[in-house]
Amino acid sequence: MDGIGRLGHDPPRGPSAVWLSGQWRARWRRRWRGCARDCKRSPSPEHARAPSTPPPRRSTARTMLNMKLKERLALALSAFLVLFTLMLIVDLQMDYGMSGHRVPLHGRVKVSDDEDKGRSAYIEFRKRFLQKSNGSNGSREYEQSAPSETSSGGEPEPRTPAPPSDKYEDLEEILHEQLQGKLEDHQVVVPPHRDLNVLRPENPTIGEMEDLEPSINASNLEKFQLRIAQHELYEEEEVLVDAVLKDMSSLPIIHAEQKEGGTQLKLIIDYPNGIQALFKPMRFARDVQTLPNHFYFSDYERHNAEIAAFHLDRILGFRRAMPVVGRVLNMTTEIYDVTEGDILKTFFVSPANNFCFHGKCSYYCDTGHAICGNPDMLEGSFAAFLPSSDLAERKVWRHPWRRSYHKRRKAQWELQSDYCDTVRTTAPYDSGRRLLDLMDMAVFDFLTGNMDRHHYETFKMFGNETFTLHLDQGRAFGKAFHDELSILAPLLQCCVLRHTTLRNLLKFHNGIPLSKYLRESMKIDPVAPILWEPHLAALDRRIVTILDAIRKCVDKTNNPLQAEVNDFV
Ligand SMILES: Nc1ncnc2c1ncn2[C@@H]1O[C@H](COP(=O)(O)OP(=O)(O)OP(=O)(O)O)[C@@H](O)[C@H]1O
Ligand SMILES: [Mn+2]
Repeated sequence: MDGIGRLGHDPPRGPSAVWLSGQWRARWRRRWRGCARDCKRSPSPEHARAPSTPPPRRSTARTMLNMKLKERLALALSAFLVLFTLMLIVDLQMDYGMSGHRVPLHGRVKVSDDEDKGRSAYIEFRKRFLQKSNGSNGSREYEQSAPSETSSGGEPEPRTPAPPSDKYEDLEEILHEQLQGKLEDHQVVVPPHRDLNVLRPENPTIGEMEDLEPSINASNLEKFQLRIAQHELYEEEEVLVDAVLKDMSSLPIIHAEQKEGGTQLKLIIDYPNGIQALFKPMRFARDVQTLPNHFYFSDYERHNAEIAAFHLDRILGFRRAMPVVGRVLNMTTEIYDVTEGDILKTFFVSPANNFCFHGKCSYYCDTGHAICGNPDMLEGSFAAFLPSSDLAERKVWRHPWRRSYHKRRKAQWELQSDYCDTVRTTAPYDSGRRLLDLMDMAVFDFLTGNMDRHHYETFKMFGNETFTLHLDQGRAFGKAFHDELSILAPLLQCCVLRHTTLRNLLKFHNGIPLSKYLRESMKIDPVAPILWEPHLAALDRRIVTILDAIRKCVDKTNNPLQAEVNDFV
């Protein structure tokens, strides 16, 4: 991931860099050479010198040496002071995100450096959404201290949340009126007949676009890939989804190979008949959470997050994530015996007599972070492979609300409270479905706690009026007791959402809870249970925060002045 490459841009260390640089270095060399001729021998014992050496020459040399020492000290001190001041300035700039490296938006969005600089929009919406709330559900950045990094004993019991005290009838009313053809121009809730994802004037599949039909002996995955459409990966009742999941979890594995690129280890798994899957290995038990001192970009990937996110994406009605299933592998026969090349050299037997390997990648691919079986059985997630680029090339987009991927620097959206105005006037966010897709993605990521949304991808053949793929959920479901409000920044700053997404959220809030749907859906997975219960409970809690955010947006548009006053007292 390119952002990570920028880590560690620390200022030069120590004064030596300046002391020996440029003209000082040349001067120093000249002086040293001169001194070497004249002074180097001066410390030699007196008796070694020719008795004829005139005393005045010795004293001149000593004076010169003294002068040079003083000069050298003065120079070192001034260089050190200059460097120290520079370091202070650089550090300050980084802390305030003023390093001048703006986050470009596909190289097209011009972000003006307005007076907003230094005033964090994030702090602003934290204030707005956390402290000002007096609704019965109380929107807040929920932070409950976890019992420990892992659960202390046994699996917590599934909990059904108490019926909601606030049913968000004001938001239900907006949906109701929109279905009757009213509130067509609502600024926050985009009605179905204005939403290209609902209208779908055209919705061709990859097969139709490429004029391809699956052959008689085509695999389920091949059929699935040809049925991927302009507006979704698969239809609501698509039977091929379960068929693909079953294939990936049961067919023999005939080849494994490390996937190039990315930061953490992944394998491309081959099954008979050309079927492929992307494998992410299990590293920890379900209840191990993100280490408190880990940034989002140094967190480990969790295989179960990929499985859970696929189910969640489907339940929310997005259908933008490829099917993912869990499976337990025999590392000897299903990886080691069917792979070749450098990865083989990374296999070893651990002191606990478990079979381990670490592969080669830029993060966590070393003996200290090896992936170990028990003793050689290894669980992992298998994501159905996307169509090859020969069949359907993808376009990679930089996410406008991408984080800085730097331990001190901030992204533009964190500094500019009107950042959305810049985005929404820039193609492809200025028309069609794209901006609404990003809002859905923010909802999806906030629910799962995924802060690692640096890029997103679309299928090129469908142009800009197509859905955004939900790829790479490996860093989701890391903190069950913390709700990361900054993930909602796109929604909080743009205040716009699809009617259909709001309808689904309200349906779960006022009806059967989302946690229950997800728990049920994931039961069919071979490595169920997929999620630690506190992560499921977090989903129901986070829905309330999203609904609160939408309510605040609506209130603000209904009464901008009032809201403004209320927001910032
Ligand atoms: N199901 C899939 N089929 C084919 N290719 C995929 C699939 N999922 C992801 N990819 C490709 O592999 C790349 C890396 O995958 P992924 O993002 O999950 O790994 P990662 O190690 O988390 O990467 P990063 O460190 O960049 O976040 C993706 O950008 C995507 O192009
Ligand atoms: Mn990733």
